Amino acid sequence: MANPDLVSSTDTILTVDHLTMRFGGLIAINDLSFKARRGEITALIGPNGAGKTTVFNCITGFYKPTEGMITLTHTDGSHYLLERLPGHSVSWKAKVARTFQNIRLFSGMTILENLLVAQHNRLMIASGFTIGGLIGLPNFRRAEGEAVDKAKYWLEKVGLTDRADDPAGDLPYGAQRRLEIARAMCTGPVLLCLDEPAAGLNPRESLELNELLLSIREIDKTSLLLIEHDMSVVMQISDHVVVLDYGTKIADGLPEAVRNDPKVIAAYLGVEDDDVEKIEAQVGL
Ligand SMILES: Nc1ncnc2c1ncn2[C@@H]1O[C@H](COP(=O)(O)OP(=O)(O)OP(=O)(O)O)[C@@H](O)[C@H]1O
Repeated sequence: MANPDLVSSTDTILTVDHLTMRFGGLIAINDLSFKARRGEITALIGPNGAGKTTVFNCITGFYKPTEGMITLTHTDGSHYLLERLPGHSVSWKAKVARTFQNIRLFSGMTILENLLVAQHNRLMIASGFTIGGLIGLPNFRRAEGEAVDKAKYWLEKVGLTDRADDPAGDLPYGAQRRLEIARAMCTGPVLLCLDEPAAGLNPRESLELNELLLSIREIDKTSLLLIEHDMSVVMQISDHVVVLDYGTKIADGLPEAVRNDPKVIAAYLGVEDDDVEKIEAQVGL
């Protein structure tokens, strides 16, 4: 895998440039810069409170950063300055989708409805924002058929075809997580941002998640940005890891290099850099 420092701009899908986010006197993100490459899984890791979700909230339009730029680049070369876009345009125009730390499905709707509602924008356009949908305009019928096909594809991919008509809220936790990813993918993103997708999963579900995310990268050609505490997920599937501590980037590189970086170990163990060797010896690393 190439060194992230040598990434050329055409390979870069997301550029975070000198991003700072303050909440009153608290600096949640401090002058953060990193790049995520197209076609890769980039993991954003760090101890609790390091600022990871705040980075996601800035990327996806939930927060307007205090300073800095976030640029998304499509394959045709068009750029989107995400910090300037309203939240809905981040998804609709720039094609960035996300999931949340706490699952946010429409739990009273069926699983299929959750996947169709994610494609609402395209259907509204096909209806001409009129009653065209009700009277069955050809454009709308075609868009509707495509939406159902896409929903079927994702149902199959996340193993929920048999449960398509069940309320989403009835699914076990791990299946709800997969459905949330499927729903985000139904919006047709170029970049999928996942906030702790492995949280609460058992080891088998965690393995299935790894396979799903690798397949989204390989088959669906979608780049991923991942916040994750589960190091088995991070180390097995990430191409590139960025580490935050107290809002500041402390490491950025290949998973193996990051894992062995004393600064990263110190941040996770909550000790000074100089004490890492001593602590490692104590715990038998
Ligand atoms: N809306 C907000 N108002 C005030 N402070 C906030 C807000 N959002 C986040 N913070 C603070 O910013 C810091 C970073 O929080 P953030 O949730 O981004 O960390 P995190 O790395 O995602 O943590 P975790 O791994 O526990 O989810 C924390 O000190 C948090 O309390």
